[in-house]
Amino acid sequence: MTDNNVLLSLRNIIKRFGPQDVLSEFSLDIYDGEFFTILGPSGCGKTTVLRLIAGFEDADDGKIMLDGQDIAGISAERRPVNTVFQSYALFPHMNVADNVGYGLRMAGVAKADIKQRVSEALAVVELKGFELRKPHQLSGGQKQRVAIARAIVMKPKVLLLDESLSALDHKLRQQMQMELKQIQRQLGITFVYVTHDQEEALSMSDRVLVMNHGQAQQIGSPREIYEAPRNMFVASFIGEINVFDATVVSETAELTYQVDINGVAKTAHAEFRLEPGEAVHVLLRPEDLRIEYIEDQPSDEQGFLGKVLERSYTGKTLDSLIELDCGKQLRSSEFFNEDDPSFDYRINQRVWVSWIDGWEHVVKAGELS
Ligand SMILES: Nc1ncnc2c1ncn2[C@@H]1O[C@H](COP(=O)(O)OP(=O)(O)OP(=O)(O)O)[C@@H](O)[C@H]1O
Repeated sequence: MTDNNVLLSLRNIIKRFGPQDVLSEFSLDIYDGEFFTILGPSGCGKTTVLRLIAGFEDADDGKIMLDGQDIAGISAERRPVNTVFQSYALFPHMNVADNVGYGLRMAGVAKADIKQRVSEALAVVELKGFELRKPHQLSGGQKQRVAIARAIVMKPKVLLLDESLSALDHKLRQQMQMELKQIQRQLGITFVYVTHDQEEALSMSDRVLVMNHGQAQQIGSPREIYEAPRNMFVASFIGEINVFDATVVSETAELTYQVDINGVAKTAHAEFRLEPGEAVHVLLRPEDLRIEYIEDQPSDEQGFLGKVLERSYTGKTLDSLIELDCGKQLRSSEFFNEDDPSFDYRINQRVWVSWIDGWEHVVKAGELS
């Protein structure tokens, strides 16, 4: 990513479909050269944002600026923006080279230049030698690469990708995620990627926008989104999370509070001021819980006794469903170490659950979106 120059700016966008306000006062800045992902559940408005940028839809109000220029009056085909669709949308009767060169031919580029640029684009997506194949002679992953080559050959300022990998199987998808990221770095083009897959968003992006009901919930690096979700929607949409309902007892240091979780006193660090008596959620990722295989509560620690209800081995981790004695269920994920004598696989094994101070994340209760 280059320094933070805003390339694309959406300002107070309003978009209605009939009576439905899909986007209301929606604003967003995307930086030059970044891999930006729009993540959210089905129907939240992700594709609408992409289609507005592409010029396939017009906003009812608001402005879209590209490189400082208002692009409202510029038609889709004249915007320096290309889209890679989930369906690939290749021309079935044209070979790979003709598919990739189509946009250049339409733009009246000279034949020799087309040949050269098609060849360069196919090299980027590692499809040299496939020029004469027809789409039906390609695998899903290869079709996807042709679709990407066809977009990057136009040298757009922004490449829009709409769920572009979702038709691929899991393994190929992971491989293409890596490749997309490499292509983006190599070309330095700004990518705006739309997905409802949180793993994909975290693994590829420089920054992620989490959306719900047409509203931005949080924008940040994958790490910020995962480790410091701003509200309960982001916390629960991104990965698994354990939620403890807690009440603030007192402030023990600057923005550090003693909270009460079901009669257990814990320390919680917040990024905002809290008042005694206030209700909060204390959030812990499954991998941040500390699980000890003991029968009794250690005298020097505040935590929770419980038992293991379910186990699943993922190859990397041993994941457990734990039921605390108070009835609350938690998910934990431990790196697997067969040699650890305290490690116990048994269902119903008694456990002591705690966490290291500071690994928790606090959000205000009631902030569901
Ligand atoms: N052309 C249209 N006419 C009427 N309603 C539409 C139209 N396009 C989208 N919508 C509605 O706007 C809302 C947002 O749709 P959008 O396609 O942007 O969501 P999305 O987040 O991309 O969803 P998905 O992940 O399912 O593709 C949805 O409620 C959808 O039904």
